[in-house]
Amino acid sequence: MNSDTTPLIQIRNLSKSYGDKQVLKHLSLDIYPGQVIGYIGPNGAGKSTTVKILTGLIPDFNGEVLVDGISMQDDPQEIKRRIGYVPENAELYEVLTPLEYLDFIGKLYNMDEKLLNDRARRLLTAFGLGNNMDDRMDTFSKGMRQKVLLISGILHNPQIIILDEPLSGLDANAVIMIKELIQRLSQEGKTIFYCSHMMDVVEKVSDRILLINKGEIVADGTFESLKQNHADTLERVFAKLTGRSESAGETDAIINALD
Ligand SMILES: Nc1ncnc2c1ncn2[C@@H]1O[C@H](COP(=O)(O)OP(=O)(O)OP(=O)(O)O)[C@@H](O)[C@H]1O
Repeated sequence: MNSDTTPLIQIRNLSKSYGDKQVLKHLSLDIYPGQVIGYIGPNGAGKSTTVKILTGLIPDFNGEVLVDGISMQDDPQEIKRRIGYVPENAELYEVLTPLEYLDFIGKLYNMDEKLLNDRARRLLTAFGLGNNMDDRMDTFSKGMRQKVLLISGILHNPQIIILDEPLSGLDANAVIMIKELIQRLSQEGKTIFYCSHMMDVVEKVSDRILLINKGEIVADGTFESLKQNHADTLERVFAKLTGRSESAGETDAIINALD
């Protein structure tokens, strides 16, 4: 953790409401260059809302978000150039081939045509899609589509990579590859913000874990420090801090409902 350097992302007193419902409550965070942040929390805790604010997709919020010293309110376009975003679900324009799709994405980032074409081909090959470059994506499996989404998030070589459940649909080999990739990207100095429900993976790849519950950060630290303070596995830390024990009777209720 490079806590002696200037934070790359500064979140100050960030709040967001939908109507009367406040889903983010005065979040303040400093994220440093090269950190791999594992962002976890129960369904509805506010993870995607945080990510959408960080990626400029939700422009109306209270508080301040600075990326590389630039304010999200002042210059969201400049911030978007520094960020690669891999959403959990995205429209992939499935009538396109992956090459056509990546060409479209790269042009949105004003990438040089030749660089874009070379890099798209190399990345598709590296992700095992070398033989599918010219196939329409409506013929792709879920995992193949997920790989194309991942490529689209790193294509412009951004400083910050935000991943929302990047492993959904990937087979065991691809999961190993992505875990390694996250570590390698971090060694290259990239800052990674990784949202997931897969505790075992978060535990392994993150050097800082943020646990959000009901719109508030309830734990922030390395896996080692969270373990010492709370429980022996990240799953148990999660359960302890998000009140899973209160609803432990839910499986009984499901089984009983089948009677
Ligand atoms: N566009 C919207 N309009 C109204 N309420 C919304 C909207 N988007 C999200 N919410 C609500 O905000 C809360 C936080 O949602 P968010 O998607 O950020 O949670 P999450 O932590 O990403 O959950 P999950 O793990 O299920 O993806 C939820 O209660 C959700 O119902």
